[in-house]
Amino acid sequence: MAFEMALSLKDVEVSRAGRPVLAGVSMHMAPGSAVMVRGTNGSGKTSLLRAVAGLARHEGEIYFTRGVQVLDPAFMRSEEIHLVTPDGGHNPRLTVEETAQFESGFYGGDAEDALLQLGLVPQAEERVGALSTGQRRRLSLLRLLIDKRALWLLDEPFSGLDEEGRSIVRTLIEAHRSRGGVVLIALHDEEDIPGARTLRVEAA
Ligand SMILES: Nc1ncnc2c1ncn2[C@@H]1O[C@H](COP(=O)(O)OP(=O)(O)OP(=O)(O)O)[C@@H](O)[C@H]1O
Repeated sequence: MAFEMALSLKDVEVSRAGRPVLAGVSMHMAPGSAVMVRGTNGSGKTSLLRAVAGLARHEGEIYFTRGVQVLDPAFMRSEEIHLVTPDGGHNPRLTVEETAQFESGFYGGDAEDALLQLGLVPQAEERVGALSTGQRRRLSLLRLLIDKRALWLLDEPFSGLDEEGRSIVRTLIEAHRSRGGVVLIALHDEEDIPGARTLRVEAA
């Protein structure tokens, strides 16, 4: 399966709690492209990802296309976008295995294979609340593996990960791009995604 969706932003301004936090963002992301959103703490990287996901108010245009067809943003946000945040948002009382089964029940996909790819098989019986930061971070990537969506919004995907974990993230991004997927990544300056463009944001 190859994705063909593209993402475009035109003069986007994002607000949090009624206050503009960044402004004047324009870019186009073709199928298979990746962009690293860089900027200082509080410059609006997370806010931009949330605006694309429909979770933060914005002015200007955020639109999704397939060729010349403009796609319904509500459809894209419910069916074709994954927003992955550092905490993952999982139930701390479930085990890793139960979490994987729950997510694959919801999204479909092969939970066992996903745990294997994330290196989480040894933790399968552990409760999410008892995982280390890096293990929880790996678990947050689960939905990328079990539900193939066109557009990934990754908020600091390397935070808390060891070198093996970072390598898993890079491999997932590369594989997604080779399927035509689009990846928008909030990232700090010391981290890098080979072949990705940079979008630098500044607080409004
Ligand atoms: N839930 C919120 N309610 C109100 N203001 C918020 C909220 N979340 C973020 N902000 C404000 O929006 C601005 C941008 O925050 P954001 O989290 O997008 O920055 P960031 O670039 O991702 O920062 P960091 O590098 O620290 O993660 C900050 O001034 C912050 O105080």
